Amino acid sequence: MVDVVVLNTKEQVISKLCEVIESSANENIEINGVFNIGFSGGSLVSFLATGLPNIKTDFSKWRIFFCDERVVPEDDPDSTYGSYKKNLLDSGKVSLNLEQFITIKQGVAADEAAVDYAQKILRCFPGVADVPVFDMLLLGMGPDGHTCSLFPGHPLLDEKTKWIAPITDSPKPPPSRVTMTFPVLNHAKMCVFATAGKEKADMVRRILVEKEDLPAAQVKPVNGKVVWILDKDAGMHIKA
Ligand SMILES: O=C1O[C@H](COP(=O)(O)O)[C@@H](O)[C@H](O)[C@H]1O
Repeated sequence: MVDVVVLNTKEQVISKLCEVIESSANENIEINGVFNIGFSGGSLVSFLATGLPNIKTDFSKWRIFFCDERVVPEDDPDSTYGSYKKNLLDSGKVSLNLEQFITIKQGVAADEAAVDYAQKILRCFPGVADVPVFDMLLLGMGPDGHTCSLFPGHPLLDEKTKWIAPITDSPKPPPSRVTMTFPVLNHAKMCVFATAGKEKADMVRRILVEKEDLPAAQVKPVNGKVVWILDKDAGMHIKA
């Protein structure tokens, strides 16, 4: 099931995104006592840094994973964890602490980081039979249609068994990354794309109107839903 919401401004996209997060967090905390959420990098960092301080939730029950991460030191500007630390945690506006972030191992190559990260995830989902079911995955969409570090035409699109895969030839720098794979994305309860800006409009059209088989279009959780929250620039080709 795919829901598409087009709003006037980027600020409204951020508000809607955070409203959806708040509702899912509080529902999952009430039922399971924990909220397992995946963050992506890129433009989402500033969206969450702006919006999350305004939501009402018990942040102490959140467990935060990375939908993908760049294999770089945490203090490198390309580190997604480093960006959240700097822009979200260091602001002191949300009561999350570093221990709630499930991060990749430092100082190792992508293949070792991927194995280690998958083991860390497994420890958070004890007894998982098949793949972990995340409550919510916040995804980005690059102008080429990639999501996580799953790029158009890359063999990783066909990964069927690993939850987390290394990639060392990412066409977008930096080349070395780890990423959730489609088996994980497509078992989440909810995947949310929040996208703003006219530079994304053509790709939004190709994915949501033309239904081209690009990576972001392959996010189709078997028992969950996908929500696209767009501003009017990104959603200019979407008919009301
Ligand atoms: O490289 C990446 O790009 C995507 C999209 O980023 P955006 O800035 O175009 O929103 C992001 O979702 C992913 O986490 C990141 O590693």
